[in-house]
Amino acid sequence: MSSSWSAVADRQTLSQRLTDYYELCKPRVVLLIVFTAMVGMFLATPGMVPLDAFLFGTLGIGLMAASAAAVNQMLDRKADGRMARTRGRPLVTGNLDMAQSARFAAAIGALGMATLLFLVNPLTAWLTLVTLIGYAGIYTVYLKRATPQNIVIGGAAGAAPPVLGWAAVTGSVHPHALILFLIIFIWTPPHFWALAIERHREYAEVDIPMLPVTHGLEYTRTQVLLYTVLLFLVSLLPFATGMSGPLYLLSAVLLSGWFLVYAVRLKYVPKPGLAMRTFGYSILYLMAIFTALLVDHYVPAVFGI
Ligand code: HEM
Ligand SMILES: CC(C)=CCC/C(C)=C/CC/C(C)=C/COP(=O)(O)OP(=O)(O)O
Repeated sequence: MSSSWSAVADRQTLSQRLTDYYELCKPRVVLLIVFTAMVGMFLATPGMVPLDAFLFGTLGIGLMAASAAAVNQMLDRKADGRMARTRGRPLVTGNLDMAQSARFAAAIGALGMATLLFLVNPLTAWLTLVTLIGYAGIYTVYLKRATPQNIVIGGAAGAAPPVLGWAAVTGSVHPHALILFLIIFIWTPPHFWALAIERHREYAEVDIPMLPVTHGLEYTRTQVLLYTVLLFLVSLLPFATGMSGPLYLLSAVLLSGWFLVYAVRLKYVPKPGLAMRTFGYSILYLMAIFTALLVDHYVPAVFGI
């Protein structure tokens, strides 16, 4: 009897442990990052992506992004413990300690690097390593506490995955991949500052100089609006450069136009909860615009148009 109870307890402990490691990887962010990398892979070739580049590229980029997220949580555990939004993270609750997290981050990071280096190509491996260092090292350790432009500069790491995906398939970086980079790069400020408007008090309490803390809510709303206007224009580039067709153009105008409606309302008729809804829409936006790029790439071939 007692041994069956201990088996149940062991299973619960194991499933809790797996949940903790899973949360250490910021899984929802990494999933979207991996999706943008996959779209980069598909857009890199007119035909089908070679299966090995697709599988190993996705695995390697995903593992390294998860490793970067784990290192970010290790380095930020003190600040995370002082903010309601991040208080439940496994390194704050004590469910995982630093040694366990470091071993895990090193193991998945090394596995990701080896996968890219030996089963994809060296260019992708080194670019992904630079991206990991950019986010886990430069952004988390230095930029985040150094300047309110932290997330603009750090956004380059989050914008890199489509370039990594492109490189995984072609072994090179094409200007079209840089357009995908630019879309995420310009999307990042409205994505993050919408959330930071909602959470500005928490960031002030932990002395992180996010834009609403250093320059106030009104100025941040103006910046969200300006970046969203810029995003509208940048989102037209895939069509303007002949990379995507009319189906994408229609999607981009609707999606970016709706983002602009959010940004204009946030600036001129702010209401409680609107900043958080704008943040939620930003995530939907990125998913949808990359889906539109993908669909536009294949639909003409499938229907012979
Ligand atoms: C420097 C760049 C970025 C910053 C500073 C940033 C910041 C954040 C923060 C603070 C959250 C947490 C919201 C919460 O806890 O409720 C968040 C959520 C999210 N971010 Fe970003 N982000 C960045 C780039 C990206 C990129 C590149 C992607 C994907 C391509 C992304 C996708 C997401 C998603 C999917 C969520 C929702 C996660 C969830 O529901 O747990 N972010 N972002
Ligand atoms: C391919 C590869 C190596 C990619 C790495 C890029 C990467 C994981 C970007 C994540 C962006 C992100 C969630 C930033 C928020 O960090 P934060 O510390 O400001 O947010 P937090 O307060 O929620 O921790």
